[in-house]
Amino acid sequence: MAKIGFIGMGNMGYAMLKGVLNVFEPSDIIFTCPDLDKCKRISDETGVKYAESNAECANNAQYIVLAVKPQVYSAVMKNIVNVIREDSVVISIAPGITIDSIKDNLGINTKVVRAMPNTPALVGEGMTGVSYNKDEFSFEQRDVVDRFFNSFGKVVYVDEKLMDVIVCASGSSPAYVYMFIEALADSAVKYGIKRDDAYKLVAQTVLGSAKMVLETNEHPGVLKDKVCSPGGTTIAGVAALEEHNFRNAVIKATDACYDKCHNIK
Ligand SMILES: NC(=O)c1ccc[n+]([C@@H]2O[C@H](COP(=O)([O-])OP(=O)(O)OC[C@H]3O[C@@H](n4cnc5c(N)ncnc54)[C@H](O)[C@@H]3O)[C@@H](O)[C@H]2O)c1
Ligand code: PRO
Repeated sequence: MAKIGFIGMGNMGYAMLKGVLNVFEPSDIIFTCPDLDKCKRISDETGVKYAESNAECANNAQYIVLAVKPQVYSAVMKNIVNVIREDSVVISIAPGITIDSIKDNLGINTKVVRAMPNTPALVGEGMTGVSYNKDEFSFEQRDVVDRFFNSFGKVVYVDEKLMDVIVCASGSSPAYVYMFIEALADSAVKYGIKRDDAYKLVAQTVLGSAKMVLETNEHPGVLKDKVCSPGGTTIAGVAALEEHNFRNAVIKATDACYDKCHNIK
């Protein structure tokens, strides 16, 4: 039996699959999605077998990853409820879907991990918030869950009540970072830099700045101050960002994202 079964093979399912393959053998994994041509393509590319239905996938895996949109959760849970076993572990990555609501559908004793990964998992630089009731899990199950998420990036374990904040901080925020990169690159193009060079300049700057925060342990404000020469170019740009409410715009984005976690239709 495969250890890990992915139900859904879209942006997030595929990103996780690529990471997981660094740690688990293709024979330890199975996946499915409704598009069987896509299943075949991904199977040919990765060597991972696919199942032709959600029930077949869940029946052939111990760790069942629900990588589908919240809107189809109810249907998918109906598909798999009869093949959930005592040793099954369900890993859910949807915003707004609680551990209790999954247990309500799949059985009160079902072991459920709630997680919020992000798409940089595709390049092994993901960030995932994970929550589950450790008392319900064996040592081996905890170890597999840990290896699973660590295979595509970094992990923080949080109380379930904070999962909506994780959606805002790292699940959705790559989109804002890409918007920032696109905007900064556009402005470089405006002043004559070639488009390809612009993305390289800006993306490497975002990568390097992120590494500075992670590796120097200095406060982001201190790192910012070290870029700002008195009377210089950077503080002029910082003042313009403040004038246009840059920080407040980001906080408002989080407010909208947080609200949406409680109102997904
Ligand atoms: N994309 C992200 O950045 C991201 C980050 C964290 C969490 N998530 C969550 O991950 C989940 C998947 O998101 P995504 O971006 O990969 O979506 P997606 O639309 O790219 O992929 C969804 C996959 O589910 C499949 N699917 C649809 N209906 C199905 C069904 N009835 N049974 C089985 N498979 C079905 C689709 O064919 C597709 O392969 C969502 O709950 C999303 O909120 C996404
Ligand atoms: N993408 C999913 C969404 O937009 C969840 C976090 C990232 O709903």
